[in-house]
Amino acid sequence: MAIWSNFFGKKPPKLGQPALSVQERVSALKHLPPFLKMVWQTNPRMALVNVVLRALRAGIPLAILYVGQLIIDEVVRLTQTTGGSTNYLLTLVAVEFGLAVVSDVLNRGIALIDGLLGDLFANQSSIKLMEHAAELDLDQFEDSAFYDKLERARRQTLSRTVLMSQVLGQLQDILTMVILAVGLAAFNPWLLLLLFIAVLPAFLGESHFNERSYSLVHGWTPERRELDYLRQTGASDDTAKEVKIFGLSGFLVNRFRELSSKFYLDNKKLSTRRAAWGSVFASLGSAGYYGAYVYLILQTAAGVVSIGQLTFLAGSFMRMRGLLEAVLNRFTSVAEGSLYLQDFFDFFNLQPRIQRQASAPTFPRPILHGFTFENVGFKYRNTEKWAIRNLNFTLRAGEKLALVGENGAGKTTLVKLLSRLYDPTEGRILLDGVDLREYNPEDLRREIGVIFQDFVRFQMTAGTNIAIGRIDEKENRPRIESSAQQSLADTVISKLPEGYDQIIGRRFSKGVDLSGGEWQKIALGRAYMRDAQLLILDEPTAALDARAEHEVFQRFSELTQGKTAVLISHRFSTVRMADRILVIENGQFVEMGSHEELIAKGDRYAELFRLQAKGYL
Ligand SMILES: Nc1ncnc2c1ncn2[C@@H]1O[C@H](COP(=O)(O)OP(=O)(O)OP(=O)(O)O)[C@@H](O)[C@H]1O
Repeated sequence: MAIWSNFFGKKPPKLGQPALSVQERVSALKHLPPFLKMVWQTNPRMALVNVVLRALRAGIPLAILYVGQLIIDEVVRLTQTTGGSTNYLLTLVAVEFGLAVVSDVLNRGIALIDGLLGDLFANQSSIKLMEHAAELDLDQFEDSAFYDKLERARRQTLSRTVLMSQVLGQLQDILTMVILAVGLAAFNPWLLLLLFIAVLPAFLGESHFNERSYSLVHGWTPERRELDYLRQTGASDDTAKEVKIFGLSGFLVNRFRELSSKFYLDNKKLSTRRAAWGSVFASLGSAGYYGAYVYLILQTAAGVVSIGQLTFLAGSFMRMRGLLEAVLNRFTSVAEGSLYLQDFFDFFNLQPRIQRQASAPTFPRPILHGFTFENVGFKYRNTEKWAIRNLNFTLRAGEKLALVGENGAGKTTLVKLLSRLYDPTEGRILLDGVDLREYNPEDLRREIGVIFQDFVRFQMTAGTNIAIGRIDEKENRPRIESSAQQSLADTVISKLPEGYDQIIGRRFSKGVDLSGGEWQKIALGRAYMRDAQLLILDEPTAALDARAEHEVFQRFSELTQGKTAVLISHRFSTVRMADRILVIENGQFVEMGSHEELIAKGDRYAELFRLQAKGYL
């Protein structure tokens, strides 16, 4: 929906829109502990090694600076005395060299573990994301706000890995700073205060711009989804045919150009301002450093501190400044990253309404009476119109019921309610006298086989495409072959160069594409893979020629003797095979009966039947 409303000119948010408050950003930091817990759970051993290496690394700068002070003081001492031994000096240099080597090795180790842990974490969070998405209700997928959340949670996979390194780096730098600060404060605590004042503006500036940047990116989520959609539509095998025939490329490219350049310009404005202010703040930091430097030089000239101490203190100050700046700046990007975590956790907090219940009744096998619709009404999310209303009828156990109605009458909606992809907005559906909502959804879905008109063309082998009907039987070749025979897919598969192992669809190399009707025969095979008590064919035969459709349904009737089935077809030659026919119009019950009864009644069905017989439908 968002996509089309944007096509019709809804304006994306501008920079001036209210940014997030400091409070919101600080409160987003509460996501860090659960986040770190997730990182830890990814691989506790690697996480522990990472923490230990970083703790060791944090102490190295002070050690190097201190050894540096000793070296310089020793050099000064040697220049003032004649014939002194250089052994101590060389030992100090060797120690500093050793520290430098250890530091390099630790850096490499940290980078390695960060990378590996980051990869593991990214993989695991993607898996969790897919698993959680699979648990959600269908109508949640039809909500554009949900899609935006999913999109942000998905897009941030890489950034979450970066965030992990940032948080760990932050802890490491803070530890280094504490160690250095002890040395600096022991000499003169005012130096620490000066340092803090010098870097504060840079911190405030960074946090302000990060907040803006988050608002910009966040506010643009629907448009960025639209950009992805345009990119995909403009260059994909699914759309190439119509894009060419209707000459849509210019239209799509223009829309892409218009949107992407708006985003680019907004972003450019922000980045430029950020860079300009960044230079001003950096100069303030340098001023602080040179202030402290002048003070130290004067103290050295006055003989209060040694030259070695001067290098130690100036080095500590410089290092602290760098660290403090890095920590404060990183703090703002960590806060920003935490805001994105909000999306991530929000997504995981979404709960499906259709859920498993511990006290659910056992699913009847066999179904004794059937499904009874009691005053059922249903509205799709965010719509006012009733797709189905006041529906009262019984689908009897073992009968074949055909649904007839014009486009948009509500046939597919009825099927979705039967299979509990949605629950009725009003009224209820009973199965053998028990509300469908009381059964566990998995039990119900196991007992129902539905092939929709828009079934998925999985870009996988022909065998897998049939096995999809019961994926735990994917290795059961005889079962797959027998299902293929029943749905007439075997005639299609026998012509494929690699038979059941042939990849179908054009997406992958070696893939062979099929005609619409051939795809349908394969998809129909899925229905026969199941040992379901209720089979529903929602017009999956529309691309078959009339003879093939007749043959498919004839077989279907024979092979599903005694099973309950719902058939949807616009062809009356097929419809008349059903035991009873339910005619619906605008989501409402019109009439129900066998073909003969409805013809004899001479009402709506009879009229539609006559129209088709004359070739008007
Ligand atoms: N996901 C959806 N969100 C909002 N409205 C929907 C959705 N799916 C269907 N509708 C609306 O619900 C009504 C019934 O649609 P449904 O798909 O059940 O019709 P149908 O009888 O199966 O039509 P067809 O013969 O064209 O397949 C239509 O008005 C349709 O526009």
